[in-house]
Amino acid sequence: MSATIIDGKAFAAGLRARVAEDVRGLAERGIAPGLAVVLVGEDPASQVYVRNKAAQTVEAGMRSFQHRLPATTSQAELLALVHTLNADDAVDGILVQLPLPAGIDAQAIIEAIAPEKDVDGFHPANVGRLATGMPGLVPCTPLGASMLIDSVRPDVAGLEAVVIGRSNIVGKPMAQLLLQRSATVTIAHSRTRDLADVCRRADILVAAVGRPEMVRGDWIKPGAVVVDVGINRVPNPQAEDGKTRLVGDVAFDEAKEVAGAITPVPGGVGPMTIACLLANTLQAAKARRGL
Ligand SMILES: Nc1nc2c(c(=O)[nH]1)N[C@@H](CN(C=O)c1ccc(C(=O)N[C@@H](CCC(=O)O)C(=O)O)cc1)CN2
Repeated sequence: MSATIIDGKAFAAGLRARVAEDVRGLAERGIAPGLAVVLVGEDPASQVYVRNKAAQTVEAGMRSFQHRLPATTSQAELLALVHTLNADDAVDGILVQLPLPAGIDAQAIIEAIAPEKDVDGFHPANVGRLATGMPGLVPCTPLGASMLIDSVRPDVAGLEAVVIGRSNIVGKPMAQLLLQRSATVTIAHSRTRDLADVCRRADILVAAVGRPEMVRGDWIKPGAVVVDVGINRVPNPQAEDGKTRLVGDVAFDEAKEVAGAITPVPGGVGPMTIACLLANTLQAAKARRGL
């Protein structure tokens, strides 16, 4: 039997519409949430993401502030910009696009962002809030992934969840979100022994490793919810012009024959990242005003 395909693109559109509606309500009270996005360097994928973030911010009725800096920007210059944005009352959310060029310590930049404006949810204060179950800003990709899981399996209490990947951006916060919902959570990674066997016991399987199609169909428990966070560009043998295609960390065609529900790539978790960024910016704007 073929799995339910979870339509992240449609879900993200719905979330953006709900954010826009809330933003209209704030506008009536003279409030315009603002999001500042900082891009350092010319990474082609990052340029696309930043452009999409700005466009969707404006579409939702919020103010967008873009800062594009050359790859030669020093850490001190970037820190100075972050401090300026922290102090700018028109800015409710600050996001520094990752990855940063070599030579800039990303963690130092993240820690410089005021926690109440940290719409990426990467600041240690927000990481701690998530870990301790306090309200705070939650990283966008795992937040979006958890909404997609909720849409097909609203109650995960007592279920086995396996998260492959232990990054601060996806794997660890994803595990926290599942734990908060009382799933039994395993974080697997490159040193995990018998990874396929570990995955086979998962009712909820989240793949966030960055290795194209690593998770095979026979790693999946029949009926499991499979969430693919990977975005990998691979050569497209069908294209004559050397163009690439996007694949996830899961071998989709095999997995969809076994899973109960699965997110595709593209069109699954990816679009949720920016929709959740808008939701976080709205949340930050309200919280800063005590609303
Ligand atoms: N500061 C941050 N940097 C990065 C983050 C982040 O959350 N905060 N995440 C990623 C990139 N990212 C947003 O920044 C992002 C990735 C993917 C998508 C998306 O919509 N993907 C589409 C496919 C797009 C394509 O064709 O390339 C999909 O999966 O359908 C949006 C945002 C790293 N950096």
